Amino acid sequence: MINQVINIQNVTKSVSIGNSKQTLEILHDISLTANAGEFLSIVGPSGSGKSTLLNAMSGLSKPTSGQVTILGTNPYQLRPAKAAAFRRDQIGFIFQSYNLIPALPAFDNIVLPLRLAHRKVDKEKITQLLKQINFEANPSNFVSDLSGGEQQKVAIVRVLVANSRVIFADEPTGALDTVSRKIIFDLLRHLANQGVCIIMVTHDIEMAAATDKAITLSDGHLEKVIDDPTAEEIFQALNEEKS
Ligand SMILES: Nc1ncnc2c1ncn2[C@@H]1O[C@H](COP(=O)(O)OP(=O)(O)OP(=O)(O)O)[C@@H](O)[C@H]1O
Repeated sequence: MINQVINIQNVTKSVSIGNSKQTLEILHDISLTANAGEFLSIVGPSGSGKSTLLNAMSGLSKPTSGQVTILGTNPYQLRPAKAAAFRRDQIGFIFQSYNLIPALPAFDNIVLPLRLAHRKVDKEKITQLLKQINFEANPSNFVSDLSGGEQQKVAIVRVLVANSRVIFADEPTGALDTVSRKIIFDLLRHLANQGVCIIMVTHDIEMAAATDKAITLSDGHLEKVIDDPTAEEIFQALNEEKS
């Protein structure tokens, strides 16, 4: 049975320009679906709308029109407290420093969603994951004292221990060195193989080629959906869009 996790239909997003009543549409009529166990990548030139799409489809920023369904729920129809609990319990976000609390130690940031959900904290597992992804700072250091790359690792471990059914990642390895990048990609790949649905924005064509489906965006339009992509196919699709 196909287990659909994400379904977005005819999503558009407009933003207002300056103080005027004028608006600018930055996402145009985007529809796509993703299933349990699928690892999707969203690629496209800078400014093509990747982060805007990820925010709209993950329940963080309501589209101007269109439907968003995550695990059968429209997150924008939930009351704020329910929406927060839905995000906390079902969805993992790996956005650099997204929702990290600077004035709390790294370890406390990682376990905060578990504590809020009254779930067990496996300290040993967290220590092991931090080691596995080469987290070199002290987990008792405040997040505000960590580098961007270390903050990104905190956000990643927080998601890895949360058992989310869907993970949205915006350039999850952008601030990291090559070795850490590979380790983290492999961890995400492993989660997808276990049934988690992963949607990742990336500029890294090689990494996108190792996902199950690459989606190319150009000027806010969904251009291509490439199943089992190769780096050449993605590269070609991105260059076709330029010409
Ligand atoms: N709130 C906003 N107001 C005005 N323009 C915006 C707003 N948010 C995004 N944009 C514009 O919409 C376009 C898409 O932005 P977005 O950040 O989604 O692109 P991106 O593909 O993620 O870019 P990058 O790869 O550089 O992160 C850009 O031209 C951006 O300037």
